[in-house]
Amino acid sequence: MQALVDYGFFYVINHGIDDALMKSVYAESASFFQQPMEEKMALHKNSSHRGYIPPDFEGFEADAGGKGDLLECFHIGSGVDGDSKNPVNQWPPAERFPYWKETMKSYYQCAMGTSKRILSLIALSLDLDAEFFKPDGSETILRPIHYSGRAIESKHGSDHGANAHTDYGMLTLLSTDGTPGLQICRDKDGRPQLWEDVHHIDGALVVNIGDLLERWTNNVYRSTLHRVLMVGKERYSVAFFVWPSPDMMVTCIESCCSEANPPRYPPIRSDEYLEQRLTSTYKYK
Ligand SMILES: O=C(O)CCC(=O)C(=O)O
Ligand SMILES: [Fe+2]
Repeated sequence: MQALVDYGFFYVINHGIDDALMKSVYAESASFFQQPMEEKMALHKNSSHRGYIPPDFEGFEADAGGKGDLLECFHIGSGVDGDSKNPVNQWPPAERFPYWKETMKSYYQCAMGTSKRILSLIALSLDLDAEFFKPDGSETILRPIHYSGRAIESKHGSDHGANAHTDYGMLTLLSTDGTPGLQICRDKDGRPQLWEDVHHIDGALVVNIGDLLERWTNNVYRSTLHRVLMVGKERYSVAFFVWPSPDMMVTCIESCCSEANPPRYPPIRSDEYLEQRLTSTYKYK
């Protein structure tokens, strides 16, 4: 667990996600992103943040000037479509994408199982019950990503595939196609900022802590700044952002505070926290 204190990033092998499923997710993802822009924009992100997000859309780093990212991606949640308890997903037309929905749903389920196992180890490392972190489908998002590898004229002054950011939630599971570009910065306040490449390990997932878990652990486990450079090569990745249930109270974990090291943050409900972060990320237009 030292990696969580030092880096907030680690590799996981034997993660239980089948290689064939992984390949199908990449194949579906590529066939979606290869479409003309009008087709993709027909599924533009809705008010529940599900659907297609084009390159250079105002996103990460709103606090640092609102640069968009040059990546394009697609947000998929869980739940029965149209169920009022679960925001509504958007799906590419089944006539042209007969396997998309089934493939993405299988990956979502598998990645959720893997996340549960990793989170129970993290819970044990914090002297908590193994079931303490309850990853939940309400806010957890599967996000296939595509970096075109071509120069894109940015309206928002963006020069990176993904600008420097930390992930918001509890945990992120990341798979990439092996194309370089991902970098982390261990000390976000250090000047100059030092960026280290995250090397690809075939078949391994890259797992990182998000801001919610950093807050929960009173900054003991780190949510590390990372970015993706445009390396002039097309790149695909698949991120899975894991959240607890919306009504979960995020209150400093006992083993992470003491009289000498009091809680740095007041308790907050998970959904309130997410709302705050989304409001500062996407300017609703
Ligand atoms: O594509 C990648 O390698 C990283 C993407 C990422 O950091 C994110 O989606 O939050
Ligand atoms: Fe990220």
